[in-house]
This record gives sequence, C-alpha cells and structure tokens, in this order.
Amino acid sequence: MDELLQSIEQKVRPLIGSGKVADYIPALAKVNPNQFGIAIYSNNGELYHTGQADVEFSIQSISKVFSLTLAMKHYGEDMWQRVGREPSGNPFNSLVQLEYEAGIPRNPFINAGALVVSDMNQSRFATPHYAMREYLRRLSGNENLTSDKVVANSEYEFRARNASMAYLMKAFGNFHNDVEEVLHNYFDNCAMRMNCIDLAKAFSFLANKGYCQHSGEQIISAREAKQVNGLLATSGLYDEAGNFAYRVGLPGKSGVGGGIVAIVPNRFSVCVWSPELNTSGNSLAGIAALEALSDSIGWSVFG
Ligand SMILES: NC(=O)CC[C@H](N)C(=O)O
Repeated sequence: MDELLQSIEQKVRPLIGSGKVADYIPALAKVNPNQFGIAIYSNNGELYHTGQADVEFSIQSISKVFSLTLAMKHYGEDMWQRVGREPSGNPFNSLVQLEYEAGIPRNPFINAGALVVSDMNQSRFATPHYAMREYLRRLSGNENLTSDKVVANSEYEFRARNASMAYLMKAFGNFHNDVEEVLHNYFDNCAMRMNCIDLAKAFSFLANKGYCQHSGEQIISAREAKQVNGLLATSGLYDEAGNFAYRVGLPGKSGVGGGIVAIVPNRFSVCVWSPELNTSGNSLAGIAALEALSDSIGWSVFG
C-alpha cells in the first residue's frame, strides 16, 4: 500500500500548477500550492499515508458532512422538510434555485443547504461551534484540533453571498435563528484545521456502518451511514458529482481548502489534499489521485 500511494503521488504531482488555489479570501490565497498528501484508514485501524498527510489545512466544506450527521441525530427524518436530497447541478455557492424552490435548498452539501443545517444545530446547541469542535476531536482522536480565527473572520468579512442565501431562506420561513450568529458558527466550522490523517480517521464511521472504532461509539446508525454515503455520492462534489462518480466511483466530499474525503463502504476512509482547485472548486490533483487509487485497487462502489 505504501508503494502504491507513493506511485500515485509521483503520478499526480505534475498536475500541480494547472489549477488555482481558492482566492475568495486572502487567508486562503496565501497557501503554498505545491503540496500533496494522502491518508487511508482501514476499518481494522490500519493507517497508510504519504506526502504531506500530516500538514493541516482548512477543511472548509468537508465540515458540512459533520454538521449533517450532528443534526441527523437530533432531527431524524424531520430535517428533510427543510432541505432536499437531490443534486443541484449548480456551483456550491449558487443562489438561483433557492427562490423558485421556495427557500428549500436542494441538498445539505451546497452552501444554502449547509446553512439550513447549521441553523438546525444553532437551535439545538448553546455553543454550536464548540459542539462541532468537540465532535471532530472525538472522531479524529486528535485533542488539539482548532479553528483558524483569521480564516473564519475573513470569511465573515466576505460573507455577502452566504448571507444572501440565509436571508432569502429566512424570508421563506426556512431559517429560525439570527443569520449573523449562524454565519459565525458556520465559518468557524469551515475554518477548522485538520490534516489528511485526522480526516481519514474522522470519516471512518461512514465506512464502518456508523461505528467509530477508535472512540468506541456508534456515531449514527448503519442505515443513516448508508444514507449519508448516498447523498455524498450524488451531491458531495456539487456540479462535479457526476464526473467524480464517473472517474472515482466513491461517495466523497470536497472543500475549497483542497481536501477531498472518499468512503469505501465497509473497508476504508481516504483523505487526499492538494490546494489547487479546478473550476468547480474541487482539488485537481486530489481527484486525479483518487481516480488512480480506485483504478488500481478496483474500489468503485459501482462495480
Ligand atoms: N466549497 C467550500 O468549501 C465552500 C466553503 C466556504 N466556507 C464558503 O462558504 O463559501
């Protein structure tokens, strides 16, 4: 496995230079693009990694999966009255469908959907970001995880588009808390810093029927884990979900920090990171690495 990961790194590193680091906020634009890491964690607790798998990065939209599983536990099926389960076919930060679909976002992984889920968590927790940080520390087994205040503040400063979505949903009655407070918590969650190893471990419950072996906890039920994986396969990479299914064939979730997590149900969780993005906001070398991995081990859930 170590050799395979090294050969994948060699194969995809030349792609660095053909994408573009996220530049919608200055704090992310400063990241050194010439980085690549990958970590694989098996349901038996074996860990394999190569490259800069121990370098922390901004998890960004990968946090939306954790917000969803936190909310699911409390709201169960009721939550689907407020957010859909269909791919949007639009960029992650698009507003266009929200108005003609009465303020109900298409799915929990586009920004509008993640904001509704954050609003649900705001109703449930006194300090939603600290609840999330504690959850991530438990899931990853890393007690030192923190959020990057510079990134979170900068996202808040440039919040116009996310704020517009939240206020539009409020106008439709689909947002219950103070928008600015929810935005702060949402950005604090996006600005969590984790490395590939932390994320591969933190996602292992989705590969393991909802069970996190290193914390010994059933995080969600086996049925819910199957449902979340279904949503990740259809919407985890936004308007590139179809391309990702075609090339990689695994449930996955990306973030504009350049991380992508993929789940091999009943076997492994994988995290790859390289900061340069393609035009859909997904890590360019990351997708290529996951494609090479799934090709060489025959890991696709589609056969
Ligand atoms: N795709 C992403 O990673 C986007 C997350 C980012 N914090 C935003 O809200 O725009």
